Amino acid sequence: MSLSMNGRTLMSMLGNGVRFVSFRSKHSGPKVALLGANGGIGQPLGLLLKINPNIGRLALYDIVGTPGVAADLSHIDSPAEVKAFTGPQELQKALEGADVVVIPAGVPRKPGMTRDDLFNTNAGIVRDLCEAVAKTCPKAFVAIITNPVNSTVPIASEVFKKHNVYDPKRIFGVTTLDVVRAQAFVSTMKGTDVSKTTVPVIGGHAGVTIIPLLSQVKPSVKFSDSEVKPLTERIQDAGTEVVQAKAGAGSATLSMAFAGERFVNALLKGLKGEKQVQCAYVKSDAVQGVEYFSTPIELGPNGVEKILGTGTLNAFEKQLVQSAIPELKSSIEKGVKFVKK
Ligand SMILES: NC(=O)c1ccc[n+]([C@@H]2O[C@H](COP(=O)([O-])OP(=O)(O)OC[C@H]3O[C@@H](n4cnc5c(N)ncnc54)[C@H](O)[C@@H]3O)[C@@H](O)[C@H]2O)c1
Ligand SMILES: O=C(O)C[C@H](O)C(=O)O
Repeated sequence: MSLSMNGRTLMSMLGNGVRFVSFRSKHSGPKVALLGANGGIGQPLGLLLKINPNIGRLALYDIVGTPGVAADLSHIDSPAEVKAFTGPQELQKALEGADVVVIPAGVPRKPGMTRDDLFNTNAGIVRDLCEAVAKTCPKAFVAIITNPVNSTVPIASEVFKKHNVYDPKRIFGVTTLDVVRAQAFVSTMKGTDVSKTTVPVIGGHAGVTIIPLLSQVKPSVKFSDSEVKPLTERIQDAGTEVVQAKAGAGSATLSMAFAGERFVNALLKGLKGEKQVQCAYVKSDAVQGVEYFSTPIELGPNGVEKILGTGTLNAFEKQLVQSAIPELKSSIEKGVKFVKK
């Protein structure tokens, strides 16, 4: 007699003995749950995750439209098994056994709005989704894309605290798009090989809280004083540049999907024990006066293995950090209050 246990282990009873036999399931590999999978980011991110060979199962969750997206993606001849889950009654199933949960659910900006203007709608969405994550897969890495990231990460953390399953090493605000943009802009400006150009971006993910460290670009390049300020401001305002160009049709989706997949892939490699370095907005003591801050971090099997810190800042960058602190502080407090209220 044999029984199937969670699809991966076969229990066979031979005479009086019980034997457990493991086998490699057709869809072996980590499970990623994508919450907001029908959206402007969700659809292209779902595509990139479907073709990522490090993923075994991909759960697509949204309040609407996931059967169509899943049917479409499931026709791609890559290994990941794709399943659709729609509406709160299917959220738990979407999350069961997830190793990584990626959250781009929520509304995007329109011209004239700040990311904080999204708080009233998106705070509740992130809170409710994280409640389900805390109950169903509390050990999963949670990568939050939904804006305002400076507040949604503290919101997620407070929800996990409430459920006594808080592990700050497993909750990430995705700021990879800032790094991707900084690398694109710097390499275009300086004619460097974009595939080898690295630019750390620290702080948070909104306006002045986005702090590119142009003094730490690798391979090293020199910027004149007249280049540093406008380039810094362009990186800080790059999201707004896209919002204005889209003229009411939303914010960055394709570049965000690219950046989101890069970050999720780093999480998955870390999970396997291949140490990775990425910038992300996490619980951090890198800078005095704020509880959450993005710096390069080392990722590994437990999530954040090491906070690598800001490195040596020049006077201009030190000033940028000081200017970011008040806004970061108030965004963090707003998120914490929202859950505690
Ligand atoms: N972190 C970043 O760098 C970054 C970059 C770009 C966009 N964003 C943010 O990502 C979010 C999504 O942007 P978008 O362009 O994909 O928006 P969108 O409106 O195109 O898609 C959002 C999706 O979320 C879904 N959704 C809404 N409520 C939900 C819920 N309770 N549960 C599950 N799904 C739900 C919607 O049905 C929709 O499919 C926005 O908040 C935007 O500001 C962040
Ligand atoms: O700018 C936005 O509102 C979306 C996102 O945060 C971005 O940086 O593109």
